[in-house]
Amino acid sequence: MSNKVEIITIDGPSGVGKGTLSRLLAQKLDYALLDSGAIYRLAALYVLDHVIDISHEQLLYDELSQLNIHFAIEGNQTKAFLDGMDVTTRIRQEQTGMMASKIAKISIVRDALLACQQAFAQGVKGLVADGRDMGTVVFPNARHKFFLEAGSQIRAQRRYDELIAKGQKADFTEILTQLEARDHQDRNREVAPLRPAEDALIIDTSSLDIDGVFAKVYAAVKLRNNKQMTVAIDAYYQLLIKAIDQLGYAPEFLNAPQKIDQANTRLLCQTRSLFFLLTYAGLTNTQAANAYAYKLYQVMKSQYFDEQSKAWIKTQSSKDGNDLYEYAFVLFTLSVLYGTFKEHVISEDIEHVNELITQKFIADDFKALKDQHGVIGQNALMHLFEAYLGAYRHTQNPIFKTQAEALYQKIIALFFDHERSLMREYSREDKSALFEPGHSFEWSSLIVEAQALGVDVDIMSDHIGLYQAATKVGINDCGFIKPNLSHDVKDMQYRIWPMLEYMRYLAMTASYEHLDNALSIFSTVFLKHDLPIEYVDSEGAVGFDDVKSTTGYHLINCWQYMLR
Ligand SMILES: Nc1ncnc2c1ncn2[C@@H]1O[C@H](COP(=O)(O)OP(=O)(O)O)[C@@H](O)[C@H]1O
Ligand SMILES: Nc1ccn([C@@H]2O[C@H](COP(=O)(O)OP(=O)(O)O)[C@@H](O)[C@H]2O)c(=O)n1
Repeated sequence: MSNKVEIITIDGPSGVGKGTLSRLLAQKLDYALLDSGAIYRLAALYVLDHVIDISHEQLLYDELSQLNIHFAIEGNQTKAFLDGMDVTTRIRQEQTGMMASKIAKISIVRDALLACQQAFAQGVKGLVADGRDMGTVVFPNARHKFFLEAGSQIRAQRRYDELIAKGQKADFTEILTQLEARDHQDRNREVAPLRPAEDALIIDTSSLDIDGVFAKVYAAVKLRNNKQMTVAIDAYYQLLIKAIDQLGYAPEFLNAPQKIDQANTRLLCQTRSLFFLLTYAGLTNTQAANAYAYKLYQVMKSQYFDEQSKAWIKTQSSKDGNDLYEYAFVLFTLSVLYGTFKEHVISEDIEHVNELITQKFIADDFKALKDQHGVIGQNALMHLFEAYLGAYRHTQNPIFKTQAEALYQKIIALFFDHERSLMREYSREDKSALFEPGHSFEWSSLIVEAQALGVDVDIMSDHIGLYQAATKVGINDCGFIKPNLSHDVKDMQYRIWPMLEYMRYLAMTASYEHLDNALSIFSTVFLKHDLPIEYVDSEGAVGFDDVKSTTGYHLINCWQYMLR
């Protein structure tokens, strides 16, 4: 994971708080600051002062690419200079802002000012870049990208208050009209329009004060720089590819690859490792990880698909082809694989496994999943729901949305305990191990994800209620997630995955305070020699320090949301 100049981009519309936040961050981190708006404003002032015909593109380019500007910090103010003249006040006038927005539409102007902006990242340890296209165009490889949002009324009010506080005259309606006009111009222009970068964290500042926005962004930056998690994931990756090189498949235990032979190694190890590799490749730009993923895809097909029975088998020794949990992960992983490789053959595999799932499990209303008392377990269905969401996300095929919505209705009817606001493990109350808090956290994340995809999860759209209920009963005094709510606390073994699922939800919902706590417990207790270990006892002593290849799925899934 790279450690070049650390660039933080802050984009968003006028008056949203970019400048304020950028200054605070640059101060706190002792980074350089780029106020790109000021550069556009200086260019605009130059155009206004020299009465340049902005329709004359070559002239504009020649003049603006040689703009003589500099900034100087005086007290707590940054002064802007054009041709040696202090123009700090003049560039802030609204007519300069409007001209800035006008010339900012012209592609050649943006080209002329690009090098000047990028130069701010030279010779510094870090840079906070404030603007409209910092994350999308000027610094597309920036490590941290943020996009601030707030309604135009709120932003106009902030500007109004600012002017009044300075003792200046202000007309709210006029400010609002100008701000909305500039918004429209910035969002709808053809070149570098104002929009969030795909990998930007979008923060709605409407109901946050300056401290609140700063706390959120600063926590996100700190999180992404969390060395322990980064090191653990890199170490895990190295161990996984070493095992694949050695054996040709992903074994059950990465630190003891020979412990279980190939015939008894689960398909699940292949699918989950494949997901780990693809996600790792996406987050770190490691092409080799994609190549390993593709290799595992071929292993899966040649060794875990039985041509005769047309079934995905759980292990080669058992030949069990009726495990929905395994099927769900095949569908899920193939979808992510399709997202990376976009190959027709993968989409055919997706269609095929989806068809198999429908025939084998859904057509007879999950009869294959019922035990002798007619009881169904929740876990496999949750992962099928997750797989449908993944398939919908990566293939955009609406059939997966429809399937996800139908399955969701079914799951809620079978497993959701309305009184306790928790997900039950079994479709009937009288089974032991009624609740596993880890699954309720996993569900909370899936609901957030479904909502983001526009999948209708109306019946229990309250992921917060579910999360809160699980938090209340599911975490012990040391901050570990209880494996279930039915056993004596003394005998409990605390697994790593519920902790990762808990942290994933906290990351998804930007609950950084809780996440900070959980992450420090996690790093102290569940990482040993930089690797994730399986479980600890109630005192936090290591119970089982093997490194499982199935854990990589939870690990990287959690980490990818921490990076968002
Ligand atoms: N979260 C916030 N809550 C309330 N006021 C804010 C917030 N962020 C910024 N402000 C105020 O709003 C005004 C505009 O902020 P500024 O940083 O100049 O926005 P931008 O650079 O995005 O145009 C300033 O007066 C600033 O103090
Ligand atoms: N990176 C940037 C920064 C500003 N601009 C333009 O320059 C204008 C003034 O930018 P600014 O950041 O000073 O504006 P405010 O948000 O402070 O009002 C914006 O309205 C944009 O049209 C841009 O196009 N790209």
